[in-house]
Amino acid sequence: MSDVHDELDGSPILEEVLGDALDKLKVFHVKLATEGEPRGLIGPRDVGIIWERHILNSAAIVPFVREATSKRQFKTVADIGSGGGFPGIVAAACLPDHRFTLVEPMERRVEWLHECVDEMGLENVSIVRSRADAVIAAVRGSKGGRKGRGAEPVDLDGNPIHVTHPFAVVTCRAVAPMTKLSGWTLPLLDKGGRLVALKGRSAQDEIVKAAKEISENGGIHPRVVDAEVGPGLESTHVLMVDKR
Ligand SMILES: C[S@@+](CC[C@H](N)C(=O)[O-])C[C@H]1O[C@@H](n2cnc3c(N)ncnc32)[C@H](O)[C@@H]1O
Repeated sequence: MSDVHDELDGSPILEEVLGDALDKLKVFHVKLATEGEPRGLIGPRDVGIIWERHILNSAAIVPFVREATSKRQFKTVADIGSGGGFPGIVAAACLPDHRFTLVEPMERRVEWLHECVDEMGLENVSIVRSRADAVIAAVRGSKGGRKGRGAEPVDLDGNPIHVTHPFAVVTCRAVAPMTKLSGWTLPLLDKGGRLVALKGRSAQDEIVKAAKEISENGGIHPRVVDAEVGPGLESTHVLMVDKR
């Protein structure tokens, strides 16, 4: 427990929704409550509502990720623009049998993500300090071999990006509108993979506006579903697109 009171501290909803991940996520919650605001990872008005606004909200994607990988041998997930760890850190704690790659360009956020992974004891997370485009280049290189494809893609520190396969799932929250996000996420997906994006109320409009970009990047069946955050809590919106 931190000194900061959260309206869901001690609520049975946490155990019900987060199950076995709760102990690890309590460590994350304390860290966010004490360091999140001064380090610029959450807003000042979020401090007493971190469980609902950030942790349970991120966990709302978990059933959709699980469903998307249920028939796949390699349960790999790329979280683009992870920031303070939403939804990537939360989903990784909830899905220990999935392998997560968190992609985030900002150095201070990447430092934070490494600290979270260490302090929470997460063993299924890699962190790449990069924008999505360099990871896309790594995935494209891995599919056809590097021959004739130019220099090996590197992260923002100049290190090679060790991504050897397209991903089963790509997740993200609050990174960009679908017109941009389509090109940043869909090329990372394996055939039959799925984008699972947490979105606001404009999700359906975004799909309409980005029809061309979704299709050009191999996306099919764009749709928005209501996702439960927890009993008695307001649901959220998840935008999903399958990869042809
Ligand atoms: C508004 S923040 C959202 C952070 C987190 N997903 C959340 O929901 O709190 C957007 C994040 O996307 C990252 N970002 C911006 N452009 C990106 C790109 N081209 N590729 C990957 N991440 C990017 C930013 O550094 C930032 O951390």
